[in-house]
Amino acid sequence: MSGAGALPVVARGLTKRFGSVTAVDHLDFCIEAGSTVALLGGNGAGKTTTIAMLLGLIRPSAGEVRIFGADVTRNRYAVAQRMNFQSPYVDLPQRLTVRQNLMVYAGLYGIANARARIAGVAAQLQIETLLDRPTGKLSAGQKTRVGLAKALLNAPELLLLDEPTASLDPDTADWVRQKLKAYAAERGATLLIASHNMTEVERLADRVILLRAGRIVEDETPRALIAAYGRETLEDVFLDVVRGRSAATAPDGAERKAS
Ligand SMILES: Nc1ncnc2c1ncn2[C@@H]1O[C@H](COP(=O)(O)OP(=O)(O)OP(=O)(O)O)[C@@H](O)[C@H]1O
Repeated sequence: MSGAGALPVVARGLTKRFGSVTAVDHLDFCIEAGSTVALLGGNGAGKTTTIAMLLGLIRPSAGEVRIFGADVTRNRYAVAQRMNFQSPYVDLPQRLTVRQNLMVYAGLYGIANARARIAGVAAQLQIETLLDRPTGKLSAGQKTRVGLAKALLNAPELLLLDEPTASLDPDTADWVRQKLKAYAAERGATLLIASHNMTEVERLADRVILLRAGRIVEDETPRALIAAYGRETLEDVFLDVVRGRSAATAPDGAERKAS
């Protein structure tokens, strides 16, 4: 079943094994429309694999993903119009200019009036001066902004972002976060962001899903997590979690605070 009222993301028993490695291990979570959720975890925790399964790019070994109610493995194209993603690990064809790349994607997404739409997102992300340059000649930060422009082309209701500010200087990163926040608010869009930047997560996310070794170890608001671990920042909570401490056993944790 797929429909306007269905949740943007539902994962049930979602599992991915690569040979003997279980990258993602029975994840159960839903994402509410209009929320911004951060997917956190140390290197190799399973974030990218999870996002790839939500996009229908890799098939789960077990379990299922529903995007707006549709099973992505069987019905990817039904939901493709309503979602998009950005990842620094996906390179656009290098020899094409930025404009040519965006035209190709506009065609894939079936966007009417592609030229005007491209001009609109280019203005939004301030990449107008890059449009006629070969994509391969851009700096890492410029490519990131072009990748975001591609991700916004179809005005997605669901946007999956893998390290959206990884290669950006602090000023540009801050600017991109503001753009994402404004986009989510204006469009009523749902965002899922994999990030290692805890400041970013505290600023953007309503909720944090923390993975360790492919499993969900926390699923809470940033504020509730900080309180439960008795910490000052989400970064401290993250360190507790990746080092295997629970809220109750964290050195400055809630139990001690409560006593
Ligand atoms: N194609 C693959 N073949 C084999 N193993 C893989 C493959 N993709 C991922 N893995 C393994 O799955 C696990 C999860 O990897 P994944 O890339 O999802 O982690 P991540 O949380 O995104 O990590 P990072 O923060 O380093 O990007 C790792 O142990 C990784 O080595």
